[in-house]
Amino acid sequence: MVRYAALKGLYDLEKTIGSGGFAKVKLATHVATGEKVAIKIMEKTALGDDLPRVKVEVEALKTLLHQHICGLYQVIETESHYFMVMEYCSGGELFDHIVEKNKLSESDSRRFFYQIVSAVAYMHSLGYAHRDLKPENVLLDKDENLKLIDFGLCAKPKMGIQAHLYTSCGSPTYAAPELIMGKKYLGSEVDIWSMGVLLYALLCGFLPFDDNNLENLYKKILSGKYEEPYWLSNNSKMLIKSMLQIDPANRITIHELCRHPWITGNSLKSVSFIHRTEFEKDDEVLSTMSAICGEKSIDIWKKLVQSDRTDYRTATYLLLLDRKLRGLSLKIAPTTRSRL
Ligand SMILES: CN(C)C[C@H]1CC[C@H](N2C(=O)NCc3cnc4ccc(-c5cc(Cl)c(O)c(Cl)c5)cc4c32)CC1
Repeated sequence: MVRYAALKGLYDLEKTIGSGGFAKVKLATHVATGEKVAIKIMEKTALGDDLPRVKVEVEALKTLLHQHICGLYQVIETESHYFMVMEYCSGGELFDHIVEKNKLSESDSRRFFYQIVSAVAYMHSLGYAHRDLKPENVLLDKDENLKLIDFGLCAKPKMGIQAHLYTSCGSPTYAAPELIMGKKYLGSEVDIWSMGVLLYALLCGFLPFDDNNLENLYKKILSGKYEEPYWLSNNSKMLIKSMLQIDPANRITIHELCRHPWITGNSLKSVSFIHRTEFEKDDEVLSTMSAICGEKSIDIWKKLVQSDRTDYRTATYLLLLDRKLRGLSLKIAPTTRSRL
């Protein structure tokens, strides 16, 4: 087991739970609370020109606080590595969940899709586009709630979400026609297309556009033609059709999606994307921390937790808050008290 001095006494590393491109993700235990976390480990030399993506992702995750966006607890930088300590999603990838169940019922699909729309609508409201939405980047937590991950390709155009983007990125299978044609595009519109592909995968159990040969795949995407299995209801067909429009101007907008009857079901409440307010400044957790670690008053703890959003103190506060919300005891391991 490789030892990283930077994590010593703070996180106990366990098995590798996945690797993608330039990162390795390991399961770990946050020593102060005993809670499980996922640590994305990146070696700076191996990052090469992917280095900016790390900063993009960290800044995005520090800003995006939402129940269906994977939470970032701590960032540790050494001269050789970056460590991103994140919420552990024990349910694995949505992709595997769909394959396992062959396809999902309309009501199961609705429950999952509602959460995705909520997370994406929230991102867009803050000017962020994900640009790489696909089943592999949607994970399940222990309660089968969805968590969006991998914000290395997300964009926050300076001029706001309605500004045009040019970088061609993401995986072709889920990429919108305008993106694979190298045209200028709007992040919000390409996310809608990718969510259409996601919804199709949930309801059908396979992809609308798929081909091992890239040329043929492009032709299929640009044709906008896809199979409509017999089990799809008319409402599902219409919703998918409104998202998989070749011309982005004809595509449903995220606001229309939030109010779409297929998503809101019979109830009229539109998708609420109430995000977690800034840390929910929980006095009980803060007073527990100050009582156990002493020295500082609650007010000083409040400032400290707010000041550096990505240190061990914030990670401990957020993990204790999570324990409290699950009705568990608030305890801190003695060995770590001096580290807070
Ligand atoms: C590019 N992809 C293929 C890489 C794989 C790497 C392993 C992942 N993973 C599992 O496979 N199962 C278990 C598991 C549990 N908790 C996780 C928490 C966070 C992340 C995570 C979050 C962000 Cl924000 C991010 O950028 C990245 Cl790369 C990963 C992954 C988790 C995870 C899934 C994606």
